[in-house]
Amino acid sequence: RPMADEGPPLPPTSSPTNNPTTSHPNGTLQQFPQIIIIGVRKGGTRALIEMLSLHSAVAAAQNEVHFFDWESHFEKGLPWYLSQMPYAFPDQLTVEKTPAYFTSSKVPKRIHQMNPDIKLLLILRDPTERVLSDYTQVFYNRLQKHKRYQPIESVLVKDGEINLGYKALNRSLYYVHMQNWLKYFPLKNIHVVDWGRVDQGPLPRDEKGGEVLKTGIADKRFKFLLQ
Ligand SMILES: Nc1ncnc2c1ncn2[C@@H]1O[C@H](COP(=O)(O)OS(=O)(=O)O)[C@@H](OP(=O)(O)O)[C@H]1O
Repeated sequence: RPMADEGPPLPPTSSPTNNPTTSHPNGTLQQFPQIIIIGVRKGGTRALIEMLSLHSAVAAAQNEVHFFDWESHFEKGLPWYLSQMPYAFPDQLTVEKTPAYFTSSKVPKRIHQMNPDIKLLLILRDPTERVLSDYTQVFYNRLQKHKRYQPIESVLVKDGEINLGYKALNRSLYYVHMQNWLKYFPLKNIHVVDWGRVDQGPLPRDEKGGEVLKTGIADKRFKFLLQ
């Protein structure tokens, strides 16, 4: 595994292991995620986590937690992160998704400090389509709030060059962001999902007609989660 350099310590916390601390009378407890969907924004991450949560072995966090990328959350420490996790049975896998993690340069090191063996799911989409989807979301948000917006042509190009400073475009530079992750995690811990395949229609079915993801994580795209 590539060695991570020493960095500032994590904020005050309990032991950064997978030891659950909060239990519920029905036998469920909150545990740190064994799987994080790290991106990409507009890559179909909501569909992916919803699909995974259909499986009885998976407990998914409802909201994007933004623990590793937002300082105001990170400063609260791992106990706060744990408190954001869903109640799960001990044999369930906990998963959270925060697509902004993929493009935030400080995140890989922080996740590695918490758990160097964690499994990361990254759903990628055609980078050009992703930029358009990203722009469209921001466009409609601004429109609803009666804020000014810029036409896409004016943000994509600056001084006759592709504008790499435009955030939505920068997020599609997968190669650049991937370099940060590979400093801390081996490729075998980063499972890349192809957006085109998630979007290919109904989920595969087993011989009894049940959705494969409901009857077992038999779909080879997700087998790695159980290894
Ligand atoms: N089942 C399925 N498979 C693949 N893609 C799907 C699926 N369902 C939704 N979508 C499309 O995913 C886009 C939203 O992506 P995210 O959920 O990652 O968005 S976000 O970053 O959390 O805002 C968004 O893309 P655009 O419509 O192009 O904006 C959704 O339409």
